Amino acid sequence: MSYAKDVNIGENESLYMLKIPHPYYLCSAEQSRFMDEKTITEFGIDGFTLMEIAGTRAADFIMSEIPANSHGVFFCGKGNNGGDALVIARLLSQQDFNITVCFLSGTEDLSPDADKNFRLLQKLETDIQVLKWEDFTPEDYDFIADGMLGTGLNTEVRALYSDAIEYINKQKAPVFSLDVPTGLNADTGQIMGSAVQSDFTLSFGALKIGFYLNEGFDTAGEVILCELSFPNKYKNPASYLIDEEWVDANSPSREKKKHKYDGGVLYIIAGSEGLTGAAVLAAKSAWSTGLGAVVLITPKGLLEVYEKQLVQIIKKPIGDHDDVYFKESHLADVLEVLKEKPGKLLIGPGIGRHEETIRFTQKLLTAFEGDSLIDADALFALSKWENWDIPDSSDLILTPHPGELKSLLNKELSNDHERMEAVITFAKQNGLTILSKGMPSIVGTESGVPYLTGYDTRVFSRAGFGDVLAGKTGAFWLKYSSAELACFQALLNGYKGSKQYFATNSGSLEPMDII
Ligand SMILES: NC(=O)C1=CN([C@@H]2O[C@H](COP(=O)(O)OP(=O)(O)OC[C@H]3O[C@@H](n4cnc5c(N)ncnc54)[C@H](OP(=O)(O)O)[C@@H]3O)[C@@H](O)[C@H]2O)[C@H](O)CC1
Ligand SMILES: [K+]
Repeated sequence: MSYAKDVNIGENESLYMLKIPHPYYLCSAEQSRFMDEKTITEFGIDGFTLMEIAGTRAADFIMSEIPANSHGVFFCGKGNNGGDALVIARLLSQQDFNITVCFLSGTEDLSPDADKNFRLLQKLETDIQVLKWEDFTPEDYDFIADGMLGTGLNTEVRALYSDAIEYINKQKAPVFSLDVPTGLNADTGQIMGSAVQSDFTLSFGALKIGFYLNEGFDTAGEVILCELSFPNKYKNPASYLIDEEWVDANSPSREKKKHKYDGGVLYIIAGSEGLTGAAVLAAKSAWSTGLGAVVLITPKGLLEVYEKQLVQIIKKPIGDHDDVYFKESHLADVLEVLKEKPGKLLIGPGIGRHEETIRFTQKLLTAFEGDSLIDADALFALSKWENWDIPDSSDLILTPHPGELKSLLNKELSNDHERMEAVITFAKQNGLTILSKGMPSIVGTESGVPYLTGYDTRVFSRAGFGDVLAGKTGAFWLKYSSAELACFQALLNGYKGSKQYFATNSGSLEPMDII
């Protein structure tokens, strides 16, 4: 995997490079071990040095949070995670912290680097209390360092470790987990029997993907990356973290954007009787991004609703006065509208699940040669379609919530890690982009390396919010000509909207609040 990834942002553009800084690489435990090992054996920085760097960075962070003279307890396993804790204990003891070190598996069987650090600790002329878990008597500690297990966790946490976890989780003192909260699977974000509930996780060398999947988000607390001296050539991501800064840095400049969407139209096929709200939300949210041209295609019987609610938006009524949902007989007229100006299509919000609408959707997707964002009920139509017949020229974005994803894949997905794996495979096999809503939201692309949100995006699976997200994604797609950037921008835009709302309101968030 190279540093940057190729993303084509439009026919006339030269190849555009999406640059993602290393701090946003999410790694598996194996990838972390690979970096560690290669840096030691091939590049030539030894493990003891890496441990000293990890410990130094972590100690600096703890000192920025905890005042000197505080009393901290360090729980250490026998592996290198324990070694990291011993480095920090040594450094803080020299800064007037009061230190207790508690070993979970004794001191006889420490890893070589942990053992070396234990000896250094003993050399200090400082009063450090060292004991085994069996002899541990709780005191009022000011903070807790969790150096029991890191990426070496191999099964459900064993006895003693689980006792210590139970003890730690009952304490009020802030907990700093080193590298990974003990008991959290760094790859899947699942809890292996039990896990330390951390206030801060100081992740060494790279962020672990498990912090953002399943229980990881609620277990790891605030995640802080402590960089190590790994050469970039050893850094391979399992995924990328979607971050505002790099997304903005990769989005084309305002000038370019303006030029890019001049003349481009977002066509929206949405709404049916009883579900016109979805069409209104999708159209309004697309319009709110500053996109000049949004065209809502609607069955004629619903025109009156939209005339009142969507004043600025161009409406193209199709069919007869008593048509209140899309039918196969509308196909030719809809295709005529889609030919009027170049643009992209957003299809699905609130179109309903009439047999005729399903057939209309499938036939339209077969005949339309442009790019389509497929959402909501149009995803249902896709899931009812055995052999998709969609032109190769059409780029697709699919925006399923967890239930829609299951129907689409015809597969039970029991957790977020499985969901991510399924998204990766599906996007790659079908050469499309998927924005899988949930926590996290996962953007899967043809490249095979997905992107995850590091913040709560569950709201987009709720009624109405998905329509807003679809409208924004469609509009940003037209603006940036990149399906990936469109998904990132829409997710971030929605997130910012909800943050802004909660900064001044305490009531429950409604879809209109984030438009
Ligand atoms: N990111 C980096 O490159 C660096 C990481 N460092 C730190 O090193 C750890 C990884 O160290 P490692 O020694 O490989 O593993 P751990 O310390 O996490 O744990 C290994 C020991 O834990 C025992 N174990 C495993 N699973 C369990 C369990 N379920 N219950 C109890 N004990 C368990 C295992 O014992 P076995 O008897 O099963 O062999 C191991 O002894 C990484 O996370 C970082 O913190 C470096 O310091 C710097 C570079
Ligand atoms: K740990």
